[in-house]
Amino acid sequence: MKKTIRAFAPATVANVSCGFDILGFAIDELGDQVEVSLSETPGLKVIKIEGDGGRLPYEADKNTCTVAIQAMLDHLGYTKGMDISLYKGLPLGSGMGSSAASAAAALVAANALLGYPFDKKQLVNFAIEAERIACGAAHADNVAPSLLGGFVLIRDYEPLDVIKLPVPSGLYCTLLHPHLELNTSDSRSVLRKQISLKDSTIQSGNIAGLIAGLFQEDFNLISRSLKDVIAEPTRALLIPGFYELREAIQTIGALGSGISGSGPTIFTLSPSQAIAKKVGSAGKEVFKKIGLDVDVYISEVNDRGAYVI
Ligand SMILES: Nc1ncnc2c1ncn2[C@@H]1O[C@H](COP(=O)(O)OP(=O)(O)O)[C@@H](O)[C@H]1O
Ligand SMILES: N[C@@H](CCOP(=O)(O)O)C(=O)O
Repeated sequence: MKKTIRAFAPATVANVSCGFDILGFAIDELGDQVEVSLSETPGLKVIKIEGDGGRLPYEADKNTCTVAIQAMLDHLGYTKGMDISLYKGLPLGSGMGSSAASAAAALVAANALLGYPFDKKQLVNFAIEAERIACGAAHADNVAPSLLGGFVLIRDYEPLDVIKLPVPSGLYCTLLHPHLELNTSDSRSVLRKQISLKDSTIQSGNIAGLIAGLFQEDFNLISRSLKDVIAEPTRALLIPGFYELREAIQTIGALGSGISGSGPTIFTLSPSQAIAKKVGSAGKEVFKKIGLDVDVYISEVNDRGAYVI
């Protein structure tokens, strides 16, 4: 009998303003599903992709599902074959960790199929290889929260040091996804290669403040810390409506907003569901005025991460 395992992995918000490449959190419900089964034929084969409009690669060395599983199998020295089916729930180039969700779901399914040789934290090592082929940089701030759930800090990359952080209760996120596509590799190419000592000090203060705010469940401190002087100043120029949205929600009571990953999705954190919904309505108006369709998602922080269905 052919054993098949299916897994789900959620969308993620990477960077969270001040944590460029080192912080991310997971979202409820939105995500990708991947089915993996053992095959008699050696090698990894993508046999089906649904929900991508025919745009994603079937080649095993290009799809993030297979690249991630291959990295895991290489580590194990396992040479048998697997067939992979991908059910895309996430839009491409949206800033919601689409390439990462595929890799995370694929790894969780394949790991279960092999009898759990790794825990989810170890799987991050394989998942970043998929991000390397997706955008040219092996960043972990989407794959780690997609696998583990919650807020996740990447304290270091060499070796990877991944730390799960607490999620304050009552925290809600609003995602506004304008119908534009931004490739992560393109949004990385606009980044300044050097930052000033002053900006480094400001960014360090804010990331430390944000993490302290999560531990202390201090919404005011979280709000003061949601600032990005490194990526946002150049990337925001690629996102129509970014500053207009910030202005429109100033008096609603949200904690702060920023670019989700490399954009164009904009995330806002709020201290209640009611405020998160108001942000969604205000955002719809902003994008209507500039003539862009927008999808709105409201979610608590997903503390579970990827799982076998
Ligand atoms: N399973 C996959 N899901 C999404 N993108 C994939 C996948 N496999 C390969 N890719 C490639 O990764 C690139 C998209 O990655 P990226 O720009 O990081 O998007 P996102 O921000 O949505 O994760 C595209 O070139 C796409 O073809
Ligand atoms: N830290 C990365 C995050 C990219 O996120 P994505 O969801 O846009 O792929 C970056 O800022 O480049």
